[in-house]
Amino acid sequence: MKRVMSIATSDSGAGAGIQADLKAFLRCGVYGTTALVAITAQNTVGVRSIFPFPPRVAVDQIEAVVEDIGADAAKTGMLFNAEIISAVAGAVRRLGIPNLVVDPVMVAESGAKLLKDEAVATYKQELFPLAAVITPNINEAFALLGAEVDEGRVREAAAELRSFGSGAVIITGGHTASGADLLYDGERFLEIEGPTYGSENTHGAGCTHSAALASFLARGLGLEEAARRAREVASEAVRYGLGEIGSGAGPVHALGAVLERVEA
Ligand SMILES: Nc1ncnc2c1ncn2[C@@H]1O[C@H](COP(=O)(O)OP(=O)(O)OP(=O)(O)O)[C@@H](O)[C@H]1O
Ligand SMILES: Cc1ncc(CO)c(N)n1
Repeated sequence: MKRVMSIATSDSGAGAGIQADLKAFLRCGVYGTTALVAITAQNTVGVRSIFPFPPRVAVDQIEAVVEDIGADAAKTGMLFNAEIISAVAGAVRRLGIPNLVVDPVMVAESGAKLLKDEAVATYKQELFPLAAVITPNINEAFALLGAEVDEGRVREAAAELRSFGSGAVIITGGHTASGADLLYDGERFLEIEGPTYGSENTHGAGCTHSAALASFLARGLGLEEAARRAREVASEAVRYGLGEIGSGAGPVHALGAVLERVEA
């Protein structure tokens, strides 16, 4: 069984973050491990508080897991501050973790800020160069570039983001008119299309997507096929999103379709 690590933050409501990643790993048939860098007190309505751990806590977990269990891929989620990003980058580089997917989480579905402003530069300088692929949504893509969101310039944004050194860029389409994810690998632009569901229950869609992408890369798929499969897993999780859980945007349900088949 392939092993994939989530380096990310806890969401107490379990819709996003580390908890979403573990569900996505299970859905994608890989063994998921975790390095927790911070804790949020969070539900479907909002984020009450954020408690980051000292960077060494993240590094210790990454080392402990890699030295014994190993990692065929990893994804990063909410890393919160520059010190944590830098420490994670150091550990990933030192340990030679392959197939790194960086999801540069900045803002929660509920609007809460999940990244300190000064940490953007550290992402670009230290973590993006180690990534096989980075997966900002459209708002994060333009925020990383210090620009206003402009759907007409999404290809330019992808190309500019790739210049920081990642192998590829996927700008996810959950908040765009087309709903397609845009993949740029340095040679060509590819629109990853699929159904768009009217569901409000999208809390954790981005986490599910990046965790699925890392899983499919670990399983040996090429980037294009992994990106297609990751969109399928994320959009299926939105389709089965759990409106009855909490009073805000409900959590996605990565195992919804699978359980329906089992129960049938
Ligand atoms: N309504 C939807 N229908 C189908 N697929 C969706 C929908 N919303 C998001 N997705 C898919 O889910 C994945 C994550 O996209 P999105 O742009 O929403 O990420 P995000 O904003 O980082 O997510 P989050 O809500 O966790 O912050 C993408 O593959 C996207 O195409
Ligand atoms: C812990 C955590 N990670 C990521 C997101 C982005 O959805 C969130 N809301 N919470």
